[in-house]
Amino acid sequence: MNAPVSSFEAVERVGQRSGNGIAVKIDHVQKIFETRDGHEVIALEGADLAVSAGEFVAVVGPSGCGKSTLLSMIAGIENPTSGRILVDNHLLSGPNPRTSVVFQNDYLLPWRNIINNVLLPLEIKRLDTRLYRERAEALLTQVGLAGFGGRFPSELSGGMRQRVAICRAVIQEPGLLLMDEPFGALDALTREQMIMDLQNLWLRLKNTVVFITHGIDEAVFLADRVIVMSPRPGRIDMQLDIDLPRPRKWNEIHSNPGFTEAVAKVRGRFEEQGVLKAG
Ligand SMILES: Nc1ncnc2c1ncn2[C@@H]1O[C@H](COP(=O)(O)OP(=O)(O)OP(=O)(O)O)[C@@H](O)[C@H]1O
Repeated sequence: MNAPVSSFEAVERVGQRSGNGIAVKIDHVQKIFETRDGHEVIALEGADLAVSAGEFVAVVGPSGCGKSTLLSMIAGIENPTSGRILVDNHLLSGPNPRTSVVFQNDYLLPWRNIINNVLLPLEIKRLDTRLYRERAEALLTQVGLAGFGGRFPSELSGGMRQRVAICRAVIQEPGLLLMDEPFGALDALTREQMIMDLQNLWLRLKNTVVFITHGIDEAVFLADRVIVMSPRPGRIDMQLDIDLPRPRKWNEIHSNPGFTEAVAKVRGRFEEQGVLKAG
């Protein structure tokens, strides 16, 4: 259990578990930014990764190693400088309608009530939102926001607003959900509840998730596989299968030897990288 594995071994194993194909393929991707004063910043260098359909992958890495850049490229917002990204076997040339993104900021529209914020992506696609109201309300109920549909973002706490942003991202049941530190701005108690809510939502949706976080415990708790990146220029440095049974319980997981062993392995890798101090 929890042995470091190569990208393609890991995909094969998860594929065997789920019987699914590859949802995201990152093939020798490099990303170079040019700064305003004309310098080049190599954000990512030769990144290779494959994510199986229905797999929950968490990416951890030191600040500035290119995690958000990687996610933006999978979302089709940024283009790789070299290499290829395929989503559902199609080479990306822009944002994919089957992909949703959740950021650290909720980006709710303050003038729309909660239910109309959740329904926004459907309205943009000119779908009849009346047909989706029930689904939107069910989602809000699932994340503990039953009865809040008529409120406005300014009346909600940060954690509640982030729950709304997640409901908005999954209302169309996206094949691929990309999450960039969605709980980074939340207090510890809210974060804990959100982690559990996300797990429960995902167990129902079973879509592909790429989840970026600074929290090693959060990554190991949620993921089927944890990807550890190297300091910039970011590369995929280590991958760890997390074979813990689900549903996982936050208040019990910390005494599970498989969990503590996986957390220690990721921490150990950061110590070897010099990102964390040992002890
Ligand atoms: N638009 C841009 N122009 C120039 N440099 C950029 C741009 N976007 C990102 N970078 C640089 O690329 C590197 C990777 O940035 P990125 O935001 O992907 O890192 P990260 O791992 O998500 O960091 P953090 O964990 O701190 O959020 C950084 O050195 C950053 O300064």
